Amino acid sequence: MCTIELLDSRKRKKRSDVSVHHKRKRRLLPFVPSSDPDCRLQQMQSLAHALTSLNLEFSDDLTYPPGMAPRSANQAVMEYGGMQVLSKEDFETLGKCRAMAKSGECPPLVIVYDSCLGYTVEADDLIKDLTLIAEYAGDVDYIKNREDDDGDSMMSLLLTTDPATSLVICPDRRANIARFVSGINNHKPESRKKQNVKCVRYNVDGEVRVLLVATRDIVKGEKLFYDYNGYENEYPTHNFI
Ligand SMILES: C[S@@+](CC[C@H](N)C(=O)[O-])C[C@H]1O[C@@H](n2cnc3c(N)ncnc32)[C@H](O)[C@@H]1O
Repeated sequence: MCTIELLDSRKRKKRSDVSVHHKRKRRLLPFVPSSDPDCRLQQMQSLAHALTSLNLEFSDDLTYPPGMAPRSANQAVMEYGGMQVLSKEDFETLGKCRAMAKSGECPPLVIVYDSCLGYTVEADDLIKDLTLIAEYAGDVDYIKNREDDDGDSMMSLLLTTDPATSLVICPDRRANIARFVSGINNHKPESRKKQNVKCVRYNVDGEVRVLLVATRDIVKGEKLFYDYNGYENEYPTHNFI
């Protein structure tokens, strides 16, 4: 499980009786939208174009259509091994990001078509380390209903001990920018250097949510990459570049 923590390096009085590591949690930062409204419009247009070309509807939320898993199935306490809880401060950051996105102040990201990778996501301004970039959105379904699904964008949501209660996010009808972020090649050690985003699952008010977070500063024009196999080793990346 990914924990974003930093050893507190402030000097302390030396104690000889016991060794204590004081850990300070690092807070997520809200994304900073591009200041130029024309840039923001172009960013949104690039997403609209990519979604339309794949016949997808825009949604920034987890959705629970009839016939799939109900919202009541998304219970973080059912996660095998437990799940980290989003802190109060990070919860506020998530709320701030959602409010900004709703009012048209989108994250500074643009979708760029690449002849090898298909649609990709690039930073359109500097994105600082630990910035909350996006929440993974789409329809929520039981893993057992998707065992023969060859979709390339499914994301683990809840991993219990049973596929009948485990959940996946399926951005095959509704999606946001998160489904366009590229993946690293898990078989090439040098590919790890490209990784600039981490996908982290959190218990948010009792439900599991999946967040994409910057793992270092990302400069304008840099493509976003994360590890598609962060939780389960099921995504084939042998042919990834
Ligand atoms: C979640 S989708 C990402 C968006 C996708 N590029 C598109 O055009 O819709 C995952 C798919 O993108 C492509 N992809 C992602 N990262 C890649 C990489 N590093 N090299 C090659 N293809 C990649 C693969 O086709 C993969 O199955």
